Amino acid sequence: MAFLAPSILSADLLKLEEQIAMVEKNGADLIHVDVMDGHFVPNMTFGPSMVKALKKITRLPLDVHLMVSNPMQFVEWFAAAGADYLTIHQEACWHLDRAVKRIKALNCKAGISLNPATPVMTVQHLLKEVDLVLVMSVNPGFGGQAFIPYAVEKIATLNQWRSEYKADFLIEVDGGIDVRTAKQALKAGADVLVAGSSVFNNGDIARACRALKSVISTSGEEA
Ligand SMILES: O=C(CO)[C@@H](O)[C@H](O)COP(=O)(O)O
Ligand SMILES: [Co+2]
Repeated sequence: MAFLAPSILSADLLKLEEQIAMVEKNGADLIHVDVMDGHFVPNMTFGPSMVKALKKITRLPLDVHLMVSNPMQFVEWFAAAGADYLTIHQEACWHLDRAVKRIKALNCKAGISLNPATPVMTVQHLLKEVDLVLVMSVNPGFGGQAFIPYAVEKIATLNQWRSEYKADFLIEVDGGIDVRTAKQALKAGADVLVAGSSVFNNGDIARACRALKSVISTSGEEA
């Protein structure tokens, strides 16, 4: 059964504790934290202090998505702050193999994220090493963008390679996920759905979470 990871990028930061409690109560499995540095992506968001604060208000694992130019400069800080999953971008890291080993040595689950135009073969040799591969289905930097359809093909390829290589990483999809696109991603083999605006910006957070969880459970029955 797949997991739901609401992204707090689209939450109301003045009501963060309340909104996290709401998603937690309505089926969220992870909390997705988008870290942006204004260099790798044209936006700025949260740092380790946010992760540390979140750790105090939720029992859910924190899924930290590092959209920063020099991720290895920061992994220690995010691990110490309480990140459970630490995902770095393939495009931002020259020594991916070393980076994955370092993140695991910090007792975090290691993830690699791929921008929409980055081919999945760039992480092929690390599939037995990583805990998660994040397929970006929008260009990173902002919430509320439209799902890029060719991400589905990338998910399907990763799903196929996972069986062929007997690997056991999670496939996460991030960007433009709503009830319609969630179905496509799940059918292709996604295990973690990140959803920001469709959860926090549609007026009823509880209902939005339950709708996505229902798509997840239905797709589990069909599989
Ligand atoms: O990493 C990112 C954006 O770069 C995401 O995690 C967004 O938060 C997804 O937002 P929606 O597309 O679901 O609104
Ligand atoms: Co993200």
